[in-house]
Amino acid sequence: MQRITAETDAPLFDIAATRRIEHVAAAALPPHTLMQRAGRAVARLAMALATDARTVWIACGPGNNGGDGFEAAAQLQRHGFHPVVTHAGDTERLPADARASFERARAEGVTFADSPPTVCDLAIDALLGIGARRPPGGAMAEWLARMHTSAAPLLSVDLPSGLNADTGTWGGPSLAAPTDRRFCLTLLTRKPGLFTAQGRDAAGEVWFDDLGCTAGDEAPAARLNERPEDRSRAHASHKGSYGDVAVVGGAPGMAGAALLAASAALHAGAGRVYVAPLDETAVMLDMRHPELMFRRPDALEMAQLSVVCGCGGDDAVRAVLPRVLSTAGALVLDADALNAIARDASLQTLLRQRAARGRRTVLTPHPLEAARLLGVDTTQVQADRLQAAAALADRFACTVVLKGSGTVIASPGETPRINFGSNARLATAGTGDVLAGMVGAGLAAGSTAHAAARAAVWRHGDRADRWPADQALTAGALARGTPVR
Ligand SMILES: NC(=O)C1=CN([C@@H]2O[C@H](COP(=O)(O)OP(=O)(O)OC[C@H]3O[C@@H](n4cnc5c(N)ncnc54)[C@H](OP(=O)(O)O)[C@@H]3O)[C@@H](O)[C@H]2O)[C@@H](O)CC1
Ligand SMILES: Nc1ncnc2c1ncn2[C@@H]1O[C@H](COP(=O)(O)OP(=O)(O)O)[C@@H](O)[C@H]1O
Ligand SMILES: [K+]
Repeated sequence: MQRITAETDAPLFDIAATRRIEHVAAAALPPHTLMQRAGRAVARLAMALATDARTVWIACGPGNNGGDGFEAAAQLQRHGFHPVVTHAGDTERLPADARASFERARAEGVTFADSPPTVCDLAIDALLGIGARRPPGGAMAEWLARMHTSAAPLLSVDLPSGLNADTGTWGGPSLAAPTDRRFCLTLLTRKPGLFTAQGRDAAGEVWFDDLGCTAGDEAPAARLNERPEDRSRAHASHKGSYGDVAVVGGAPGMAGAALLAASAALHAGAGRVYVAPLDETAVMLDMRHPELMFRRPDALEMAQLSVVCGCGGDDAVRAVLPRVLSTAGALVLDADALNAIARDASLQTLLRQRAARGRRTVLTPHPLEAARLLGVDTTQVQADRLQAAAALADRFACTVVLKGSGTVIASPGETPRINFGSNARLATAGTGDVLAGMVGAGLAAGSTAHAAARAAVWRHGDRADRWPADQALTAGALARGTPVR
């Protein structure tokens, strides 16, 4: 059994692949083996999470997820706990494995009740797993609401009932309560929906047990984004070895966005960083960052540069985009640059042509920017973040970083990544500009677009995760990588 953290490098399998893996594994084992292993794993984690627990409420559903719950109940009873099972479903219609586990729970003397115990020390959600086909209703919905708001810790079996294992969309009760009492033990495979969209909030801390099975040669739908390699520097290197970044942005009234991206690129190790403001009246100096060099956009030798374009670009960015798209050696497109491209087919053509010329490009849209580029609405993007990121990567033949909880990194021909580390303290203005600058530094150092995006997203999230709880996380401090001013 393994706890998932930002350090975990692991494949994620969707429901269809998980079914195939389960089928192959079950065929090679005596009947009921997998469910017994699943129940034992659930009971083991339950006992570890709530060592002093006595009463454990286990809500079981009509399918094999419920079967895991019955099996866990039998195990807990055997270990001297007091499990109380409520069952949403008809015991006569249980699938064979779940039926066998139901009988084992009964034989162990587990208490079955029509309604949940008034108090419990731990709740276990074994209502629905990968067979969920619609949002839970009736007693299931009532019990889920109770489990998610109760003071007792909640352990979800395989996935939180109501969560779509493929997409992370949530059909369960409000998730307003804090997540630090939520746990999930996912079985056989790790599912992408646990790590993006509402998945992180619904699941809380995620544990994984492979039930002694392997995934064989199934292709994963995605992988968790793992820690990038340390950037050691050869002694015999110089600033030219780490490349030049130019930030093109900062229209009137929005200078800060460009400076944030530039500061982030500088602190991420770029050799030289230029700022090209889209405001003719801009002051060509940043006293806090005297390392930055200021140029007019038309004075930049684009082909030699990793250009970060769009941060605070407003409408002014439209005018520079044809030249940026045609000539930038490597390119990060963010914010208003993405909005301008979404509105203009000729810019979209220039963007697509970059790949054919071997030019590296990364788009860093948040869900609304992604929706504009795809010509859909934000709800449709959020309904399947992996699919939306992959569709954009294919459409524009470049790397796409779809931001938000569980940031997705997709590139043509690569397995998409979902970033685990990071948290909602990043939900503050300017942190996206910081990310764009960090990606720019990676491109300048010579990384592929996919690798630069993955590394920057990981480090950006890691900074947020390590940020001291008593220090404000602002974009400016995030760019410098330290809360100390
Ligand atoms: N078999 C094995 O060896 C192993 C299985 N494993 C475990 O099995 C789980 C998958 O089991 P599963 O396929 O039976 O699906 P499951 O998630 O229990 O739900 C299906 C049932 O729910 C019903 N239903 C669906 N939506 C509903 C709703 N909203 N409200 C109410 N009912 C709803 C649906 O009915 P229907 O939609 O057909 O009306 C059907 O009756 C997996 O996640 C893992 O925990 C592991 O232990 C590994 C070994
Ligand atoms: N709830 C969240 N959990 C994790 N990361 C988040 C969350 N909210 C925002 N972020 C991250 O913060 C950054 C915000 O970027 P963006 O929306 O472009 O903001 P801005 O335009 O103000 O810079 C992105 O990297 C995004 O992934
Ligand atoms: K469940």
